[in-house]
Amino acid sequence: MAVRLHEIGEFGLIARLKEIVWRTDARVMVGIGDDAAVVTYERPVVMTTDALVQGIHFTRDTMTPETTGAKAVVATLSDLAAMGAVARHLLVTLALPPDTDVEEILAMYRGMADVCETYDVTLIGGDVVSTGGPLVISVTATGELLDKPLLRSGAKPGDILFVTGDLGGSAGFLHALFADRLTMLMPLDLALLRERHQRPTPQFAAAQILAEEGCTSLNDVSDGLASEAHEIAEASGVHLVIEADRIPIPPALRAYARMGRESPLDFALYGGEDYQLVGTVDVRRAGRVLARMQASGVRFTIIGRVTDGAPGVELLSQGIYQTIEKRGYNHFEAALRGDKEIR
Ligand SMILES: Nc1ncnc2c1ncn2[C@@H]1O[C@H](COP(=O)(O)OP(=O)(O)OP(=O)(O)O)[C@@H](O)[C@H]1O
Ligand SMILES: Cc1ncc(C[n+]2csc(CCOP(=O)(O)O)c2C)c(N)n1
Ligand SMILES: [Mg+2]
Ligand SMILES: [Mg+2]
Ligand SMILES: [Mg+2]
Repeated sequence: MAVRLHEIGEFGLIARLKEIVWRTDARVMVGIGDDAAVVTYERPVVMTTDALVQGIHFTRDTMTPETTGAKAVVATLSDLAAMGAVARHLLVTLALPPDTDVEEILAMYRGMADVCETYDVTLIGGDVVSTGGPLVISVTATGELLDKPLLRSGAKPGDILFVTGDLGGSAGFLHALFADRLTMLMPLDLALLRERHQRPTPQFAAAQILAEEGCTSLNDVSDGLASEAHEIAEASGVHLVIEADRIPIPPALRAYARMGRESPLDFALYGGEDYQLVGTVDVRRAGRVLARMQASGVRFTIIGRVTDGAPGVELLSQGIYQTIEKRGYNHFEAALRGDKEIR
């Protein structure tokens, strides 16, 4: 029989959560249990927050409780990576419907604790409230800068444009699920697309190399490559050219897209939730950066270049340039359309 939240109460829950995430951390003077946490840092502190909402970012069909917890942490850590920071601590706020099964919350926390171990991050506090609406997980993270922050604003004409990992797989999984086409996929292709959606990873290894070697701009891909590239173009006041054929798209996504005559490129450009890094590097440093990425086992692909001209993004495909819009996942547009599907 499932134990419901109202049976163990707020304090009972916090005691259970504390057990799951407890770890030693010399920077933590006060962790879970007092009015606030106390930590010690030596360098500039980076702070960021992101939230996941049931029905918008995940459902029982798209995610498990464990992968939901892990992904909530990764979505936030990804922004620390995109600033060139090393991750340190987390605060997690949960808004929970009162009839939530306690075991689901514990599983979510096991997913969070796993990611914390992997990236040497400690969960030092948070808040639990009840809600009449859907479940919400908000994750706030701190990080430390070992060097300068990596901003969206320094791209300059002549730089190369790169992306880490591959793009579009997460959106491809959702599309296949919502179109009821999962069973059409080969088992290994399905496993890869599901992994991209359910278990994204923050790109700290790549970010650390970029922080050391210098990159002129950096952003993480939460809303889709088109949207994130536009953010760099606008912040830097430059024009970007993306070569369509260079965009790294997983073969599993190509296979899926062929079945329904979908464009694999559209998933990469407008899908989102890849949590890869997109940015620019001075062309003279590109070779060295690429070599270091390869030596560290990070997939690093040059997908285009920075030119002068009005801020914007163009796609070069089969010799033809076309302007691409700043389109991607947009919360309020999606809500207005009452989306259950993604584009
Ligand atoms: N409610 C808010 N109050 C103040 N600042 C905000 C708020 N929401 C977002 N911001 C700020 O706006 C900027 C852009 O935030 P945004 O959430 O779009 O970036 P992101 O986290 O990279 O994208 P995503 O949320 O898609 O992962 C950040 O500096 C962020 O701190
Ligand atoms: C059930 C379900 N429907 C749709 C999506 C797609 N989705 C939701 S939010 C988002 C962008 C990133 O969010 P944010 O901008 O808040 O970081 C995307 C691509 C999903 N993951 N689950
Ligand atoms: Mg955000
Ligand atoms: Mg971001
Ligand atoms: Mg974010």
